[in-house]
Amino acid sequence: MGNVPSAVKHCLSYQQLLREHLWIGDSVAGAFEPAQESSQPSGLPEYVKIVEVGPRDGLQNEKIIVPTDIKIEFINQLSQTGLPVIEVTSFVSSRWIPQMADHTEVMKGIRQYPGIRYPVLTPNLQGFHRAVAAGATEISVFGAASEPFSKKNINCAIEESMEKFEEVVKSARHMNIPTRGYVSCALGCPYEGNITPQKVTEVSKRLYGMGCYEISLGDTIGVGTPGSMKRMLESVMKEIPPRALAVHCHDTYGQALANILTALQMGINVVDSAVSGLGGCPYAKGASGNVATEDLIYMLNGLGVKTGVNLYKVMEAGDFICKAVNKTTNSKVAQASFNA
Ligand SMILES: CC(C)(COP(=O)([O-])OP(=O)([O-])OC[C@H]1O[C@@H](n2cnc3c(N)ncnc32)[C@H](O)[C@@H]1OP(=O)([O-])[O-])[C@@H](O)C(=O)NCCC(=O)NCCSC(=O)C[C@@](C)(O)CC(=O)[O-]
Repeated sequence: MGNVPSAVKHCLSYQQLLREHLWIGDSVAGAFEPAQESSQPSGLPEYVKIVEVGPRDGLQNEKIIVPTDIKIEFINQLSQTGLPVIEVTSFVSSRWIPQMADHTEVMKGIRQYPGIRYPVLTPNLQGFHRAVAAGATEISVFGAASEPFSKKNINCAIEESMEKFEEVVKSARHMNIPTRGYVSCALGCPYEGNITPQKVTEVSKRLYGMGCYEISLGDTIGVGTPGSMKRMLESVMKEIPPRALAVHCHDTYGQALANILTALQMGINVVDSAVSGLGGCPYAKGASGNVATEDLIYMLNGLGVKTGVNLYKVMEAGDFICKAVNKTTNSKVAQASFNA
């Protein structure tokens, strides 16, 4: 188990307790380890790809600017958990997002492990060229289904953003660099309120059509419910196959896991999450963090859905970054384990 933090050790002994008291263990213990037999309820995918967005989405919203060496150590720890994708940073204006100003140093400083992908955010060609110069081999463009949000977040209308993204995707394709596309405000907007599934579909289709291999549908302010998630996905899935879709759920109203489960039942098998439930968009005031990676893994383990990710190691990385930024974890699983 290596250098296990004391809180996690506590959690391990709690696990022992659970094993000895099967009446508790039946309902709780199994989810710390992946279920052995394929007992998942029908309709769920066998495997879910987790896209860890903690180092980018998580740290972009922190009040303090996390030192570069801490970010590098955090990402290196995440690389040892089995996570297949770790979003590292964003090549945006440091005037807009000072927390990501060290993007080049972080990108160059991390150890890139074979088999793990390390995408970065790029809003325009300037960011794209800087990302490539820093060694990025996968990028994400980030649009929105809301005009006011697009204006506040990237200072341009949706149409203008699509033109910029097209240039980025085209340049990336020439260099064999895959591009992912985000659609923010897929279930609601901090400025506009309700967003129609048709608008989300329109923007997603545009990004998919220009060559984004995967579209991540973001509930940026965490207002969605399983009902609105279902209605939005039903619309988007008429244009884009579920294998090319991901969900990105913030947990402001405590609906994130329920929303993710709904998406999985509808055929989605890529989910974004952030260790310790870090995160939020600086242009979406009041929005809380992402769904915690620990809580997502716990749920998927309990459902018998494979992720290839080691929950204990993710908890160690979460413990590391929470101590570094001096905050309490938002992960219910980590809280329950640490307080056990
Ligand atoms: C998009 C811009 C740059 C437009 O910003 P702008 O001010 O409109 O850009 P501009 O083209 O007029 O240029 C102004 C200055 O920015 C510079 N600039 C221009 N582009 C870049 C770049 N790529 N990297 C570094 N610098 C750049 C450019 O060089 C110039 O510098 P100056 O001459 O004044 O010194 C700005 O609005 C920006 O940086 N926004 C950041 C938005 C952001 O990062 N938001 C958070 C991520 S999105 C999110 O969290 C949601 C998501 C993805 O997680 C999903 C969800 O939950 O919904």
